[in-house]
Amino acid sequence: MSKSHDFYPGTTERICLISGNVDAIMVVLDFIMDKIREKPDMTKPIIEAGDSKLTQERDKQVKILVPNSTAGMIIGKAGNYIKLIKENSGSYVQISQKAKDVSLQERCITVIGKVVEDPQSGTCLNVSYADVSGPVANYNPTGSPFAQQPGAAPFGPTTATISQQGLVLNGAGAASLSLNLTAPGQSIGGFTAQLLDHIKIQLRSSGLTEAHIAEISAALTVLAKYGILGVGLGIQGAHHAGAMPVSSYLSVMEQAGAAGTFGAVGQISLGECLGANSPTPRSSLERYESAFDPFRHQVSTSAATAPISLNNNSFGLGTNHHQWLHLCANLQLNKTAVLDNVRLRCCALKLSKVQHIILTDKKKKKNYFPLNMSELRQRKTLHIEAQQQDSDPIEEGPHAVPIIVAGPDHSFQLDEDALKKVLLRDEIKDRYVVVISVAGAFRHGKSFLLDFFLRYMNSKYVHKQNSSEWMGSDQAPLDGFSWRGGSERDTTGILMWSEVFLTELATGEKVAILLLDTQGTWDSKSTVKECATIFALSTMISSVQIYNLSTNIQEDDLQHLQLFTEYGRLALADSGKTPFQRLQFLVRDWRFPYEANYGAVGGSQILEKRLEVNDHQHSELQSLRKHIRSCFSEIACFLMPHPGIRVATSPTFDGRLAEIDQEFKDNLKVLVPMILSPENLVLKKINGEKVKVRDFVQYCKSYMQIYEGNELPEPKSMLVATAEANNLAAVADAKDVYVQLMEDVCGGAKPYLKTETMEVEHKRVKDKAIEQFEKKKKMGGDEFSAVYKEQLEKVTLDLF
Ligand SMILES: Nc1nc2c(ncn2[C@@H]2O[C@H](COP(=O)(O)OP(=O)(O)OP(=O)(O)O)[C@@H](O)[C@H]2O)c(=O)[nH]1
Repeated sequence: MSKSHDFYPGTTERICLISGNVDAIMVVLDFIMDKIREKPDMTKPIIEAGDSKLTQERDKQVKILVPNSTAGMIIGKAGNYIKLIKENSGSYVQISQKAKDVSLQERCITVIGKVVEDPQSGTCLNVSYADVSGPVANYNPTGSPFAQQPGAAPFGPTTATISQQGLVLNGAGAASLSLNLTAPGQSIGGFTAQLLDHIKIQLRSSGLTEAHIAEISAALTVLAKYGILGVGLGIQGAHHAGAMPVSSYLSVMEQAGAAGTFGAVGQISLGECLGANSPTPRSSLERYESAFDPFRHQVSTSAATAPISLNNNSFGLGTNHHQWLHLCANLQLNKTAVLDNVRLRCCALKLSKVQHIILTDKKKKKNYFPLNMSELRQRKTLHIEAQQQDSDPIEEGPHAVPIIVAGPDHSFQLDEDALKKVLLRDEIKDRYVVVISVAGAFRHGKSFLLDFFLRYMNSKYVHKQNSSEWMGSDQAPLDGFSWRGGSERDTTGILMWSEVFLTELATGEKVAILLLDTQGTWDSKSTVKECATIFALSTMISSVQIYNLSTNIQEDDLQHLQLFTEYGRLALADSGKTPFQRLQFLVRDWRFPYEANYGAVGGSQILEKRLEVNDHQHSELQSLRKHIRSCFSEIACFLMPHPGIRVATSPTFDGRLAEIDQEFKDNLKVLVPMILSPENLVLKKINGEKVKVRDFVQYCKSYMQIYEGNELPEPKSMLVATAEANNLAAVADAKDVYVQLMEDVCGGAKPYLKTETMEVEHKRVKDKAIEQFEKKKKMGGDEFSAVYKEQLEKVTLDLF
């Protein structure tokens, strides 16, 4: 597959080379056509068919690159053959113009019909045309001859750049977006919304995934909503009311000789981005530094003026330079909410540099922006260097990774890449997994608690200390998962700590411990479905669900467990195994220690009362209680005291122990090891079987599929999803057996074996793998598993 920006000259289409026999190629082609149908290209050019102009329907076309000589055979003498094809099939066949002045060996045909086999077809193997820039044809089927017109702007329809007017999308004269630093608080207008649709199309055609497009759109919406990103028409003076042209706050210098789609287009001088041309010009960094960096040690005007080069190789959010633009804009306005949102979006896009900077600054609070411009510049240099070596974002220290990401339309998506990046590392993927998730109502100190979990984990599993001093020093601010005061919800989606903690249990089992923070439920911004989805996912994927409650366990807290108990009953009936492991109620700010003491003992007294079944209760309440008990292997409750007035109400509280009530700290010292010490770790089990890290990824995928729709899934679908992942895990195990045994037969150091011997061995080893698959207890019944057995047979055959 050609790279995401490497299009066939003159088009916005990427090249996919399919090799194999005809049947195999047709299968792949069908698959690709399905994908094209699923996500049609919205940038349909018009084609001329006879007299009428038709919009191209991409999903009804097959485009094939053929060697020039094959094109000749299709056209035939004086166009006879192509005419015949058209007449006989009634289809439209179009062949791109022959490239002039460039050595392009292929032409693109859009064909529905039979092509005579060309002996030279094997020469058409290009999947990259990045270096071709001459006149060829295809974008306009009727003959626009240029991939890139001489003298035209170097960016194609998929690019964005910064011009004097702002962020110009789709080339000069088209709609543009500009950073608007003057009018915070303006609401996003209909025009902006329409433009976002336009941008989405551009992003789509530039090869970004739908998930990323959703994230970028959401980020733009947020920025536009806060009036940071204005909308203009790409012509001088036509900006969003009140918006200043970008040149008034960012110094954009056109770079002479800039050319090529991937080339630099100009430079930004952050030193001058402070309003050199603005109506109220500031000297050097005054705006940033005085407003946001009161603790800076050094002001370096000269350092600040070093420019950053700009690429135009994608829409800005994909490049680090634009990340900086957004960051500057946000900080300029000191919009904490925007920062949080952008941070989240950046996390989702894995723009870790921005994420890191915002997180760092957010945590330290005093340093809202990088300390000074020389540090800023240093970081940028580092990043640019790293980018040149590797397109992956720089690895930061441990951080929260959004694995389930909230979309703009109240939906959630699994960031499978992010999940895999954290989990599918060799030292982790085959370990059994312990998943600790904290869920519950918003603004109740979930992330705050998790940050103490992190302190314990670091002390115990990273530094291997057995010290009771794991809580750290009195004056250290608390960091890790993002937490903050205020009434607005902080966390969205589900975040996983990027550092997976490893240990070995007394049984000798090697385990990996994952920590998850979840979006607070029942806030005013989330829909019921959103809240239920997060809570459900957290319950389904964790081995320890910490159900964080405020002041008491109330009836509605129990009601929220209803969905799982129903699923649990089905799972129980299917496998006879308890579906969930530990449910840990955690009551914060417990106010009645005279009734039940703080801690686990008091908690268990209260829990017994709340889960008590008696004849006076309505039968529904009775059955809920019974089912909660039967669905979890262990249910416990812990009563936490109030942490003190500073923790709960002070806007300047930064988590330091010195300001937390002693009683809270004492109980924390009991609670945290009670959940995280090696002897208390609870392995994730499904169908009574321990789940490995790699299988956990599969479970997340299967669950996410059923939670993607508009409706909450029925418990039955949850069961099917679990059974699916469970069977897939069995396939993966059996596949391992096959690979291992075949390695023993014909691995690297083994002598050459005859084909017949290999076939015999393959059959023997495949039978072993199937035996392994059948031996494993699986959910869903025999008929359900038969499909996966077939899948296994196919996998082994493919491997063979
Ligand atoms: N009253 C009280 N406040 C707490 C407690 N623990 C932390 N806080 C404060 O609660 C506020 C919210 O903390 P977070 O950890 O961000 O809460 P959260 O539940 O993760 O919030 P969302 O992500 O919005 O769901 C902060 O101001 C904390 O200082 C507690 O036990 N009791």
